[in-house]
This record gives sequence, C-alpha cells and structure tokens, in this order.
Amino acid sequence: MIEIQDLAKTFTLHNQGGAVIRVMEGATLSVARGECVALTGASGAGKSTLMRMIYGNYRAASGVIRVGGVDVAQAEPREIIALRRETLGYVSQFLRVVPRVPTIDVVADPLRALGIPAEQARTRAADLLRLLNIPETLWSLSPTTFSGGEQQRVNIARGFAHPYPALLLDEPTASLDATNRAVVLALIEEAKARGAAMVGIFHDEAARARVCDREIDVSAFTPGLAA
Ligand SMILES: Nc1ncnc2c1ncn2[C@@H]1O[C@H](COP(=O)(O)OP(=O)(O)OP(=O)(O)O)[C@@H](O)[C@H]1O
Repeated sequence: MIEIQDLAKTFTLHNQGGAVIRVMEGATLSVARGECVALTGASGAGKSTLMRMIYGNYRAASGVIRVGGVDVAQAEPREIIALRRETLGYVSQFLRVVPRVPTIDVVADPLRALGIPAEQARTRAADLLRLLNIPETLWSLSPTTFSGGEQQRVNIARGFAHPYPALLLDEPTASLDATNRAVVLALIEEAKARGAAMVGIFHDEAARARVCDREIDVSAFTPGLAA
C-alpha cells in the first residue's frame, strides 16, 4: 500500500548562503495492508522528514513514494489533495483547525468532504468523541481552547473518522492518560484489522511493541550533514 524506493531529501538553507544539507538517501521500505510499521532512530535521523514526504508536505529530491496508485514524489497538488481526502490520513500530535468551527464538525469534516450526509457524518463523529472521552458539553465549542490532551483526542477522532486505507501516526499517544491511550491503541488495532497500512513515530515503547509489526531505523538512510 505504501512503497518507498530510493528516496532522497535535501534542504536548501536560503538564509544561510544557500547551503544544501542532505538529510536522507536511499530510503526504501514498503508497508502492506494491515501492517503497522514504526520509524525509529535517534533525534534528527529523519523520522518526521520521512513522514512529511509521504504526506506530500516536503518535496523529495529524488525517488518514489507510492501510496495506493499515486507517486506522491511526482504528484500534482490536486492529486495530493485527493489522496489526502480519500486514501491517506494523518494523525499529528498537534491540532490545526479553522478557528470557531465546533469540535463535532472538526471531526465530521473529513467525512463531509467525501460526500457523506451531514447527519451521518456527525453521528460517526459523536461516536468517536464519546469513545475518546471528550465531554458532550465541549462538542459545540471550538477545540482551540482545549487542553493538550483534549486537542490530541479531537485530532485522533478526526484522523479515524474515515477508514483511510493508509494512515500516518505521529506520536498518537503522546499526551494521553492511560484510559485514552488504551482507546487509541484499540483504534489502531481495529484499523489494522480492516486492512489499513500504517507508518508511525512512537516514542511510547510499550505502545510501539503492542501495535507495530516491524520497526525501521531511519538512521540507515541518514547520509550525514555534510553536503
Ligand atoms: N525544514 C527544514 N529545514 C532544514 N533542515 C531540516 C528541516 N526539517 C528537518 N531538517 C533537518 O533534517 C534532519 C532530520 O530531522 P527530523 O525532524 O526529520 O528528525 P527526527 O528523526 O524526526 O527527529 P526527532 O526525533 O528529534 O523529532 C535534521 O538534521 C533536521 O535539522
């Protein structure tokens, strides 16, 4: 489902005399349906960079990133938007939302974007918010003032609202208490069972051991910082 071949990434530091740093070379990995793969490696090895390239936020210097039928490394912006709508979800650590949109709609939005009727989308959103222990009194409020853990749970609800065939998970249990952490791990296990291919960064080692089938150490793809 996710196939990465010989991927390379450089950053050009325009404010530092145009210095070019090579941060990744020869990255090759594949993630099958129903599989959850953890990216590991020391701080600065390139885990976040690889995730951002798969999501199409960072442009690859060379190589192939195939998600479903799309090569993200070559895709046009509109193809990436369609991929994100239908195929590839991203549960990031931090919530980024349009101000003043009620929490229930923040979670229902990805389903509305797929043409699912408002009531049905809201029902699914409500089920997830309840599962993730977000009090119903908060559903009509914007999540911008919520606590870190509440925002992360809204983000998780939004990320799991649509059954994406592929999902990126950036520390999905980072600021959660034991009860909610268990809920998130169960959601990940359910997604695996329905055949989702997942790639994640998990600093929570016990969570990683429970839900991940394999680990890939991205240090193997780090060329060093010299250009
Ligand atoms: N936007 C950027 N511009 C320049 N260099 C960057 C940029 N983003 C990342 N880097 C560099 O790429 C390398 C990999 O960074 P990345 O954040 O992917 O590492 P990581 O493995 O996710 O680290 P951590 O575990 O600390 O989050 C680092 O040397 C970093 O300085």
